[in-house]
Amino acid sequence: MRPHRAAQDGDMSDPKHLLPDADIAAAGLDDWRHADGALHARYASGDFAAGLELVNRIGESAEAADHHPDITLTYPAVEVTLSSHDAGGVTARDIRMARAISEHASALGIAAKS
Ligand SMILES: C[C@H](O)[C@H](O)[C@H]1CNC2=NC(N)=NC(=O)C2=N1
Repeated sequence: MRPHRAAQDGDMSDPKHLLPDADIAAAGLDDWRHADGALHARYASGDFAAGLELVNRIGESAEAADHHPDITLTYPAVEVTLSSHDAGGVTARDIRMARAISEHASALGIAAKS
């Protein structure tokens, strides 16, 4: 019989485990909102070149993690959506990638807008 904690830890670290809403809310992802089984953020990059730089940095992290967001790049903004396609919702992989994306935006001085 596995101790409860190990089982719980196993679930929390399982990359395919769908996270309950409460865990997503508790992750402290200030730039992001949880809706329709995914995480969403909109970054006000201000112009296309700045947005492209953010997209390039996101791309590097996504390739390194083999976990890829959906990205819309426009002149004023970058919109990002994260979900784990193989699990059909939000997992720990999405939380980790959201944090990495927020760090890239912060490093570039790009604020999130609702
Ligand atoms: C074969 C490749 O490892 C898988 O398709 C990866 C690629 N990137 C991915 N990205 C996301 N968001 N979800 C996935 O399930 C996923 N799977």
